[in-house]
Amino acid sequence: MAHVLIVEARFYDHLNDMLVAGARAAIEAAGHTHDTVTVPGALEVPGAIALASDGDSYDAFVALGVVIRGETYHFEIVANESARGIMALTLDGLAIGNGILTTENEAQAIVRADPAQLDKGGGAAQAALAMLALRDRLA
Ligand SMILES: Nc1c(NC[C@H](O)[C@H](O)[C@H](O)CO)[nH]c(=O)[nH]c1=O
Ligand SMILES: CC(=O)[C@@H](O)COP(=O)(O)O
Repeated sequence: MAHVLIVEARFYDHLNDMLVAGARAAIEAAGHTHDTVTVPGALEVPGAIALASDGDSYDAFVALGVVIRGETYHFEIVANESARGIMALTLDGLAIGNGILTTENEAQAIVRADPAQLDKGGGAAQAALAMLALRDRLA
C-alpha cells in the first residue's frame, strides 16, 4: 500500500474541490492512502513537494491546481514555472502526477476538474501511482 500526498494550490475553491475529490477517489479505488496539504498558488506546489519529499513519509505526490489566463503575462509564469518545477522533481526520481490545469477560461476548467467529466484530478493520481509502480519495478 502506498501513502500519497496531494498538494493542492487552492486558488479557485469550487474547482479545487472537484480536483481533490477526483484524486482522492482514484487513490482510494487503487487501495492506497492519502494526505492533503494546501498551498496558496500553483507556484508554491513544487516547493511543497520538495519539502515533503525530504522524509520517508510519502511514496508519491499529486499536484493539483487551476491556472486561468488573465490579462497579463502572469499566466505564462504561473503555468510554465509550476510545470517546470514539477518536472525537475520528477527527473530527480519522485513519482508525481501533474493535475494543475492551465486553461483559457473557467468553463474549460470546470469540464476538466469535474470527476464526472474529464476528471483530471483522478487522472493525475493515476499517473502518480503508475510512476510509483514503474519505479518499484525498475529499482
Ligand atoms: N494566477 C494564479 C496563481 N497565482 C499565484 C501564484 O501561484 C503564487 O501563489 C503567487 O505568485 C505568490 O507566490 N496561482 C494559481 O494557482 N492559479 C492562478 O490562476
Ligand atoms: C494566472 C493569471 O493569468 C491570472 O490569475 C492573473 O490575471 P492578470 O494577468 O489579469 O493579472
